Amino acid sequence: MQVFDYEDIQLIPNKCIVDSRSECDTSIKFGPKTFKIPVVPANMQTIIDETLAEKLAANDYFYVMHRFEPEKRIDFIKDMNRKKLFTSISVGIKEEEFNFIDQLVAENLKPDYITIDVAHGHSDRVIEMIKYIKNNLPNSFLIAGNVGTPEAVRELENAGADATKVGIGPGKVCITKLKTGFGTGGWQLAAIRLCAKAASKPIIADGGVRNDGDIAKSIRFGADMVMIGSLLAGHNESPGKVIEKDGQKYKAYFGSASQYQKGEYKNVEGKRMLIPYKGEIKDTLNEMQQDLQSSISYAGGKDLKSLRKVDYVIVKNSIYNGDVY
Ligand SMILES: NC(=O)C1=CN([C@@H]2O[C@H](COP(=O)(O)OP(=O)(O)OC[C@H]3O[C@@H](n4cnc5c(N)ncnc54)[C@H](OP(=O)(O)O)[C@@H]3O)[C@@H](O)[C@H]2O)C=CC1
Ligand SMILES: Nc1nc2c(ncn2[C@@H]2O[C@H](COP(=O)(O)O)[C@@H](O)[C@H]2O)c(=O)[nH]1
Repeated sequence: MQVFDYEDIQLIPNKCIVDSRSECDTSIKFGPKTFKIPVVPANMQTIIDETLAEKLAANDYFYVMHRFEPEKRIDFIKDMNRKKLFTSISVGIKEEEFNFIDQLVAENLKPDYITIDVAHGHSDRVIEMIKYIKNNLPNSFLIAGNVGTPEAVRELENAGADATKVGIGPGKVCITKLKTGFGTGGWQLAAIRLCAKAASKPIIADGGVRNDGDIAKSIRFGADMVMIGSLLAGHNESPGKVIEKDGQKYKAYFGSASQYQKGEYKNVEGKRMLIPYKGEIKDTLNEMQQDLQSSISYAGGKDLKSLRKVDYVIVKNSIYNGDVY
């Protein structure tokens, strides 16, 4: 099997067919709605909260609300409904989460998107949850994950998932690969390619994006949407306080399976780090859009589809040569 990751690949330019990068269309239809860019902030407690979710939804960005304050989900959905904004929530797979689905049905609440968010998504319990949600809320667009193999993608799709989320252990605050020896860390882009080839429904590439160009690479290898944590952490709108250290401003970013999230040191597969404060998230999202427009122009097209066909070379670990900005 040929394995590679984001930093090992360079896409090869085609002749440009636009007069300005602004002609390039970065929009993506994903489920029932169309979004400005194929990017979704990670459903983690240091990345998204209700206020940011509202802002993103109102500005045509996709979001997935995290599941770590379960008691707030019903009010969140009602609030977004009142504001006529789309709803996108996460669930786990413990017994109380099945009861939560019952509660949604009882209150006639129908989220537009539901994401099943567990570390090891290729399991009978996840399949049971997919079937439960599809039986009870058939019109919610259901994302299931995380997985890292073609077999898992097929099995979750066959159970009824409308999209699958690919990425076991490539995240910036992830220590799964170190603690367990398993995952797609170090070859996430190749795993996306394998999974996308097996998929008959959309794929979300989740974790490991370190530069805006990695978004174009994800799409080249079959992703429809890209979930991003660290690059979208550290903003004004990111949950949590600004931390001052040695005259520099930071915000905390921690894993959903970290001790900070869990409140205890048990089955820990995540860590915490400080991210330099980056200002307003809209500026970062605008830059991502501009960079993606530029990617499309290098692909010789006018929309995201054109990225899918470009040639590439594998330049194993050589391209950065220490380049960071
Ligand atoms: N994308 C990634 O690489 C990873 C992401 N995460 C994130 O961390 C958060 C917590 O994840 P998770 O621990 O799944 O959520 P939960 O703590 O809600 O666990 C879900 C259920 O699955 C069980 N479970 C979890 N992992 C395994 C496993 N490897 N084998 C068998 N059963 C298991 C748990 O039981 P028990 O706890 O008793 O085992 C629990 O009953 C999620 O947000 C997830 O996305 C975590 C690790 C990797
Ligand atoms: N192994 C772990 N993975 C985690 C944890 N918390 C979140 N995640 C995953 O990381 C991505 C974000 O990755 P990034 O490279 O963009 O920062 C996120 O969407 C989850 O899939 C964790 O504690 N352990």
